[in-house]
Amino acid sequence: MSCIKIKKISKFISIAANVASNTLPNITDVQKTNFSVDMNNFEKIENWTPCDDLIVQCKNSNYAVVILNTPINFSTNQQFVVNLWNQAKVRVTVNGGTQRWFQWLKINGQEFQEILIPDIITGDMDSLPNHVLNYFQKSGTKVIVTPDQDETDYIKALRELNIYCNTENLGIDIVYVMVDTCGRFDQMMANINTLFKTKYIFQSVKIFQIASSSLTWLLPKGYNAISIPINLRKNQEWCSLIPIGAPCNVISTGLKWNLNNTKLEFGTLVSTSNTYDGSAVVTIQTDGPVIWSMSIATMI
Ligand SMILES: Cc1ncc(C[n+]2csc(CCOP(=O)(O)OP(=O)(O)O)c2C)c(N)n1
Ligand SMILES: O=c1ccn([C@@H]2O[C@H](COP(=O)(O)O)[C@@H](O)[C@H]2O)c(=O)[nH]1
Repeated sequence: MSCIKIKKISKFISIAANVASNTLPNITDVQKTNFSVDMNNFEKIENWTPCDDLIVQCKNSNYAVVILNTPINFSTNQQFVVNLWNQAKVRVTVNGGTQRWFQWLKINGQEFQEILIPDIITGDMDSLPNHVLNYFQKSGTKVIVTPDQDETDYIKALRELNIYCNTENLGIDIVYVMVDTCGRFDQMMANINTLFKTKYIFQSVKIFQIASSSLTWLLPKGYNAISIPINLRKNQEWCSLIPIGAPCNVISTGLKWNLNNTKLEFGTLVSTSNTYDGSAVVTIQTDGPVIWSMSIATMI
């Protein structure tokens, strides 16, 4: 290995060491490397702290919550769901997601007075019973019909959410989308596609797909630092890097099976069932967008 290459690797290791000492790095800490991963155009580190935000719930109240048409499986922690919902700046239910929410409130015996109504209901309305739509509409929810059949109700809902926030002057910086896995593989893929498309809707809003046992989002090309709560590290919960869409080259720290300028690609390597090495922060350097999904089973 050439001397230059060793120098560059040690620069990255020193960034990783800073990160491992629990503090999320500043851009000034970043040293550029020159692996076959071309990091030269990276301008900043993207810091990700969604677990911290969710644990200290609503520490960040500048978020919106969106409920899609999938089961709401948080039966072990109803209060978590109620808090996430009530303390959001904007609440959206999408088409059949409105019915899911209505049912969830009924099953969990929540007093409807305690629960804020959705600010908006969007969708093509093909899977929303009229009595549920009427119930919320009469209570003051804004209904926005999005009939276009070339896009999913999910992406259309995010577009309407953005318009609503701009019109009402509501600054948000996070959207938590409640979407659990269910039988429809096509919908799961479409939901991932939505994560890729949101950059055309929001400028600097982070989108997290939250399920009862997992949290999923898209890491952009560049340096990413993800804060990992201690119980997830202690319990050796799973985490994963999934190169949906295109291959990417990744350098990581903080994982049990780290990637050392390794190509992730369907047909060769996809990093599933990975876990943590105990570091408070996982760093991911990637030359292309990559899906990060992690267990939050013991967090909520
Ligand atoms: C090439 C192509 N394939 C498929 C479709 C059909 N299509 C894509 S998104 C969409 C709307 C889906 O609505 P959504 O509420 O997200 O899902 P649903 O539960 O109604 O299937 C439809 C019909 C299309 N317009 N173009
Ligand atoms: O099996 C499913 C069904 C739906 N979704 C998501 O919910 C929205 C709204 O669904 P509707 O069936 O139109 O009520 C849809 O756009 C998907 O994002 C899902 O994930 N899985």
